[in-house]
Amino acid sequence: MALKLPAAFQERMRSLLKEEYTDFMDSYDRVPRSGIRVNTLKISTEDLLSIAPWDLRPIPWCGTGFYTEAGERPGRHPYYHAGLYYIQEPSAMAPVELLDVTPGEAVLDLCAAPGGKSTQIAAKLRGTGMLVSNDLNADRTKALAKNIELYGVRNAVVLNEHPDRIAEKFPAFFDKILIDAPCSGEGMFRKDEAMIKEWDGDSPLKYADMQRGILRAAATMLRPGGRIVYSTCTFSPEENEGMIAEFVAGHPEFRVLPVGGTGSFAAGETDWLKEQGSGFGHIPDQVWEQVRGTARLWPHRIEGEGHFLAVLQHEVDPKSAAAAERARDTLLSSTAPAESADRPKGKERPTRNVKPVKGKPPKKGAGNQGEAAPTAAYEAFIREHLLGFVPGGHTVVYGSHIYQSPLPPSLLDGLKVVRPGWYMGDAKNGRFVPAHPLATALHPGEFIRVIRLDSGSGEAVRYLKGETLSIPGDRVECGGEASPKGYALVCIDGYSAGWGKWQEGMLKNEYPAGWRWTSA
Ligand SMILES: C[S@@+](CC[C@H](N)C(=O)[O-])C[C@H]1O[C@@H](n2cnc3c(N)ncnc32)[C@H](O)[C@@H]1O
Repeated sequence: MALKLPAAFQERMRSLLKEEYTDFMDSYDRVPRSGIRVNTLKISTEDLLSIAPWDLRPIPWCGTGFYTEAGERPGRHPYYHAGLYYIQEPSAMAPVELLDVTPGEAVLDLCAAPGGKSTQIAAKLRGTGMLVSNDLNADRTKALAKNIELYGVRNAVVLNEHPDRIAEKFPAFFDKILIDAPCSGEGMFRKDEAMIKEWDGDSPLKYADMQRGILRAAATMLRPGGRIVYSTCTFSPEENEGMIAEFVAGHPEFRVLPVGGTGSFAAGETDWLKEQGSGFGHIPDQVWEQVRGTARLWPHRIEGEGHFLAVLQHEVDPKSAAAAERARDTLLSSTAPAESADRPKGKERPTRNVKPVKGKPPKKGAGNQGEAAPTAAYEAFIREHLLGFVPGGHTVVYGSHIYQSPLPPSLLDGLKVVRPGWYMGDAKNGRFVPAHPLATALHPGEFIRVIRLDSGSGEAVRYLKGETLSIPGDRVECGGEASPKGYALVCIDGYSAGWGKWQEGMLKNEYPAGWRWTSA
């Protein structure tokens, strides 16, 4: 085995896995599997399968997930830049499948960066309801915001907050909450050797402390009858079964939905903790019994890295469900303006295209019923360029930036907001300049001017590299009476990739510098 695993880790795994230990260790000699997950916000699974130039084999636990073979490089294809799929480790696709998200729900992804699972949740919401994606690490929220934008998500808010601070604003609010917890990362050793260096014998208990706090905050934000999925990419029982046992023992209103012990998912391991004297206080036998229903994805049993999953279902008490429903309606109908939605306080300057929100939030009393007054130029652009729909939600203006938010701005008051919603563009000197995320979330039938590039022609890559293209006027598809001159939605094989500005046979490239295709 080429990997140098810490002796203390090997010892723990030997005592956990017993007769399976050798098989487990052999898995370190196998190459980790890679996968892609289809972004059904932009393309159906069937359509992607019909155009993808790779051998794609289904991942058993995710209907939109596919294994890719070694040597295939889906990140180096124009389709990647059109947001048609997310490159994701196969086991990492499992938690959202168990969250059971349905359109219209309010979903919180508490530890979301860089956004693999958030984009998966967004696809399941199909542009309805709302997604709040949060991460405590300011730097990592840049990648999170970029992924939300690349994958054409219209209904997400991106926060950079401590879960306790979000909990103050959103009591009993979310239908579903994902906790993809920070963890000691033991399940990623094969894929990412850097995780090995960060591990020491104290890691499991150190992370267990963080996980405890995150779970506690999540429980207060869940609506009665809602569901929390807790996942880690580590093997240590202290961060997995122990954490769930302790949580359920202290929250009898939750029940562990049994998902382990069938198909690809092995049952939760409770004996090890019991033998070691769990360290989690008194856990009743019936709780340990439930915890057996959590799931482990073992790399020696499946094609994927090590993961743990627990589905925590809140048992409904009809009275509190009705009260929570009323409380949420009240919160959502609040239209008072945000007064102090702070910028993230990360030290690093934001990258050019993934900026924390800037400028002053709207003043009290501005606009309709206290909401931000949308600029006239923005409204005119929407009216004149979008076909067949008007973006929904609350129009939120921060400085020159205009967003459509699924939440009233007052609910974000005082939180560190990276994106209050779908970034539509900037109002500057009476003009409106559409932002890149407006383009990536549009379908060709939704914009008045469309230019189609063929992924195989070379033009698509030249566009993605930022080059100006020569495009004759008869290739500009115009809706209604529109002239070909002006902003055009540039699509690759029919899927939006960004903006261009067409004039007299030339397409001025508006693809953002920070997103460009960089290889030869
Ligand atoms: C396993 S990663 C999340 C991966 C992500 N869910 C995805 O699918 O792309 C865990 C994340 O938790 C964040 N984190 C650490 N402590 C946190 C806390 N107390 N609250 C929220 N996020 C936290 C880390 O910055 C890290 O990005």
